[in-house]
Amino acid sequence: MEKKTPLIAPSLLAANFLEIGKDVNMINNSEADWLHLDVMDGRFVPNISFGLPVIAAVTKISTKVNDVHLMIEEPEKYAEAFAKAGANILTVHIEACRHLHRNIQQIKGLGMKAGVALNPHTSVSQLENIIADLDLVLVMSVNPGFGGQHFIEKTYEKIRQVKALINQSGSKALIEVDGGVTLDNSKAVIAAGADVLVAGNTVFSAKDPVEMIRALKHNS
Ligand SMILES: O=C(CO)[C@@H](O)[C@H](O)COP(=O)(O)O
Ligand SMILES: [Fe+2]
Repeated sequence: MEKKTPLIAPSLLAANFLEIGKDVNMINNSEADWLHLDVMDGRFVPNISFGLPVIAAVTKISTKVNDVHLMIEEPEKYAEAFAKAGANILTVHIEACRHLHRNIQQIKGLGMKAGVALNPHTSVSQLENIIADLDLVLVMSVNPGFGGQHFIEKTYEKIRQVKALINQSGSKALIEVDGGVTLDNSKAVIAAGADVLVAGNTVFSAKDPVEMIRALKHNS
């Protein structure tokens, strides 16, 4: 089978927040492609992470693509502020958007790539009328809100469904898989159709995070 090299997006949520600059530099000096930044508002998800000032500081030193995953209600209120804070990709949750098409146009109009995230219970068919406009589909493989959870097995089928929709619509969207990705399941996630792997705990709890990023990238 053809070897596919995925893009790797370490999630800063699992970093040591007392030494956040050190961890960003570790990612800068690794084979990671994107830096995944999880924003939680305590409303859309039952947790609060970090917000605009932290992202503005981190993107000043990040040399990777800054991939911001918004787990917030009313993302349209903050899209411009995230663009100014240095987001290169802005992903909103379909479950949080009443006017998704408008939200996507807004993100692109601000000069960012636009992504849509699906919670585990959300069906892929909901993307049918928006897929052609997307740069990224983020498939949640855990319920959003926390790092360190177990990968939901049904996600493999969901990735295949998203891939089929992309192929049939002629969309150029990439598929990013987020939650519980490990060295053990990453091969199967890629084989199902993922282009980008988010990894939080797998990277930051590794003895050698740089080596773990390399291993995830070349494991397919
Ligand atoms: O969006 C989220 C969680 O809601 C993720 O990006 C996690 O931060 C991934 O962490 P791990 O599951 O890889 O530890
Ligand atoms: Fe995320």
